[in-house]
Amino acid sequence: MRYAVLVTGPAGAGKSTFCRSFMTHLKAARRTGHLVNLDPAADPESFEYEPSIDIRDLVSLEDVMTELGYGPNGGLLYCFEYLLENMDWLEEEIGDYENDYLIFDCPGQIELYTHHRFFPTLVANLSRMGIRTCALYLVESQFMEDKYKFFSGVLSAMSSMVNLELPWINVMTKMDLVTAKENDPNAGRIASRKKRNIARYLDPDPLLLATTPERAVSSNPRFHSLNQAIVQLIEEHPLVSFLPLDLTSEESLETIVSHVDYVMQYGEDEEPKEPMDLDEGDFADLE
Ligand SMILES: Nc1nc2c(ncn2[C@@H]2O[C@H](COP(=O)(O)OP(=O)(O)OP(=O)(O)O)[C@@H](O)[C@H]2O)c(=O)[nH]1
Ligand SMILES: [Mg+2]
Repeated sequence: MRYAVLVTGPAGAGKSTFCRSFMTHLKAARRTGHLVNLDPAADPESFEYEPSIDIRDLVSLEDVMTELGYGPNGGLLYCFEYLLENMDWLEEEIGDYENDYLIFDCPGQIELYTHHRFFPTLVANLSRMGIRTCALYLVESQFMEDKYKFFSGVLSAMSSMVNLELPWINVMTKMDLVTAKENDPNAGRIASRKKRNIARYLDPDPLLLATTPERAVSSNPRFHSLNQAIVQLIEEHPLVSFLPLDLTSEESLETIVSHVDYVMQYGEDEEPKEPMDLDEGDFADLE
């Protein structure tokens, strides 16, 4: 069985950093992972792990911009149109890795996830090749500092989920930045308020939006009705919740990896393992 993890999300969410940590984690656990760079604009200097597959071997943004005169965003879309026409290149590159995780480091243009046909086509191809696929959608903790920004993150996660129809995990990255501020002199008070609030963000509480009339009052009343509609949408379709990721904690990364393993049913086709790590003493409490 082969597995693909698409690491997606808006620009700067920490996708490449997460892919690196994921690779390191797999290595430490003696599992094999292969990095697939799908970002035609990636800076090769920044790779800690050499990608096994690199879209820049097929087409690079730099060449498209200099040779065809595209700007950065149009150029990126051109790269993906080009990859779409050359999907057999990707299939050949994917070749026949066995029992491995392919970790796809994706670019940060969210239109690619919300309405472009590139990702649905890629997903269909992976599925035809018998590769189990799931997507992670990363949003950075800075989004929690502004409710409006946060809900736009929730809505972009939602529309990507609907566009891709894959097993899906949303991750709130850079949680170390949230906890760092607790060194503040008012730390105790802030920490407990934060803790209460963090839960309302990780499992989005639509009332966060409903209970902040200040912008709604000062602006167009239609804005208020729009908020009401969004609140209702999230209440009726609670599709999005986030797992927190703090890369300074190994445990936090492990939790994410175990969720990925679970949604992919990793190793399910292998021989059942003997529960040899349990000795009889472990059951003593049960008797
Ligand atoms: N404090 C903190 N910073 C992080 C973390 N993850 C990433 N960063 C920083 O955030 C910035 C962006 O990280 P990247 O991993 O390049 O983000 P990306 O999503 O790959 O960005 P694009 O590919 O440009 O969309 C870098 O400066 C990272 O060092 C984290 O867990 N904590
Ligand atoms: Mg990146």
